[in-house]
Amino acid sequence: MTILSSLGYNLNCLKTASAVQQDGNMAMITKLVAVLVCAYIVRKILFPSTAHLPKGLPIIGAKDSDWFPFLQAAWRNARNLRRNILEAYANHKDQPVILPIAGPGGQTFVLLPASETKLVTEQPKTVLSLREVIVQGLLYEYTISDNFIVSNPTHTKLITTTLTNQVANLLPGLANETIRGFEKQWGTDTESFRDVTVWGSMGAIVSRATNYAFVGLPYCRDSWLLDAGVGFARALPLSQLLLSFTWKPLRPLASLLFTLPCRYYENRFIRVLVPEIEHRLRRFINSTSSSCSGQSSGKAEKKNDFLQWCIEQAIESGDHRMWQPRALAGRILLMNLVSIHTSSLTIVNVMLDLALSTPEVLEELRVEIKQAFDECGGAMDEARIGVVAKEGFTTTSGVHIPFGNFCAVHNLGVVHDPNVYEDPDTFKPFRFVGLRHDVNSNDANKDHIQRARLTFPATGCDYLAFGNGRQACPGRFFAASELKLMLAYALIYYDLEIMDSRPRDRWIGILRIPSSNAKLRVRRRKESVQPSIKNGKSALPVSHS
Ligand code: HEM
Repeated sequence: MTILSSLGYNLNCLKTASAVQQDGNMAMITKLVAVLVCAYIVRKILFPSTAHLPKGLPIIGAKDSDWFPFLQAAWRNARNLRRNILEAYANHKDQPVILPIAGPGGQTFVLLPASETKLVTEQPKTVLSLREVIVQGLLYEYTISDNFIVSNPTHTKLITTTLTNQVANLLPGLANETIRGFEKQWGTDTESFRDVTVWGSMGAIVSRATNYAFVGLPYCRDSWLLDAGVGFARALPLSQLLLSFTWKPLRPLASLLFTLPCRYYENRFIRVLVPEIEHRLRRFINSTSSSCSGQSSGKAEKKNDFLQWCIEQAIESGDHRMWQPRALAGRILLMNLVSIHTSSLTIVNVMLDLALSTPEVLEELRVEIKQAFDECGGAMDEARIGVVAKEGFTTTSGVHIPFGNFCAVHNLGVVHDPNVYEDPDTFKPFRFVGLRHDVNSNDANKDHIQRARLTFPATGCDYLAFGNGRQACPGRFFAASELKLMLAYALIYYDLEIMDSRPRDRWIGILRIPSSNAKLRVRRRKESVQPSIKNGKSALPVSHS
């Protein structure tokens, strides 16, 4: 018994000893992995690989006395990007420079002088790819769960082929959602002013109106779905940042943890839409089979929104992966990702600028909106970037930029250049109106084209809000209509209290973001005509220019 006990005891001891040893080994391995990961991060930060960069170009933000020029420049540029980019524009007029930036969306860019913009924006995707910037920059491989939709971005084509053509048909519904959105966010009290958060309220209205075009009613009013779309767009840059600091071979494993918030919002978004997609797929198949057999397909009205076009495109493709409900819902989520933040950012800036202008400016805009309303009979119908391809890319000045580099051209410098825009640092709400009036060459056709080049969705080397050339933003015509609609409604139906100063914008990596706490003081106008919505049509004025 004693022997057995002692044997047992010894065995226990042995077990315990081996457990202790195993724990010790595990702790050692964990420590080793932690040290390796830290060493990798430190090495990546201190000694970023510059082998693939063109040699001999100035590094923006670096100083002669720097020990780690890339690291120190990236840090300085992250803190003072605006100033450093403007300096680069002024001091390196004809020379490419290297621009390292730390932080979200930060990369090392080869920043080309403005004289190269035309050449850059004329390049096909096979030479300079904007898509690769998005896919690699946002680490879609990990942050988007369905890589089939990433490698087959057929939804982007639908924006140019269908969404742009359908804008006029979508406008009444967009107006309806805009009106309801404003009433919910800015209220209907005509007596007193109230504070509204610009980001929060504009983001909610943009998201609701945009999703009217993407998924229709009632989903564009489903706050669970809309918040998931916005939440996903916010979670993605954080996941990307954490993963970009992770050693590549460890990324598949690390992504399981770092992309959890993305997965949460993605699943939430997809779960809401999947039943609707299944329903539409069934209806589509039934209607096709009954039209083949000569029977009537019933009275169900066919939806006219982005989801419906995606479904039809998927079935026409004959590829079963295209019409998987999760893939279709994933495409709509990607559309939310590219459209909501860009549009919200634009209208937030416009509102803040207007609130800093004068009551006369607001009144002049109201007159213009009302004129447009009368004309249509009272009814309403920084830098741009690319990734260099295998053969590399050679600038006009002869600098060869090898494969894989991130290439950018000046935007901020151009719009603040007095040789390009008169009095560039003053907010002039009618700047482009004036430029359009000045066009007069006695050739009506030429003038018409020239004036069209000065409208909001136009693109050009001196106006890169939507990029330029072959890879310019395909959603810009839709965005222009949607945002003008919002602006017109806000001005006609609300008073804006003029502000003394604008809250400081924040720079996050390459993004300049208006303060999330910025507030406007708004009050519903008494004298404004109440919006009349009959059969989904609104009496809100909108011009198509
Ligand atoms: C005011 C709002 C918007 C702004 C300022 C904006 C701006 C841009 C810019 C600058 C680019 C990159 C182009 C380049 O660098 O050459 C881009 C790409 C893109 N935009 Fe927009 N955008 C806006 C709204 C939208 C909307 C509403 C949609 C969808 C309906 C959209 C869809 C896209 C897509 C799909 C791409 C990527 C194109 C590609 O992969 O080749 N955008 N946008």
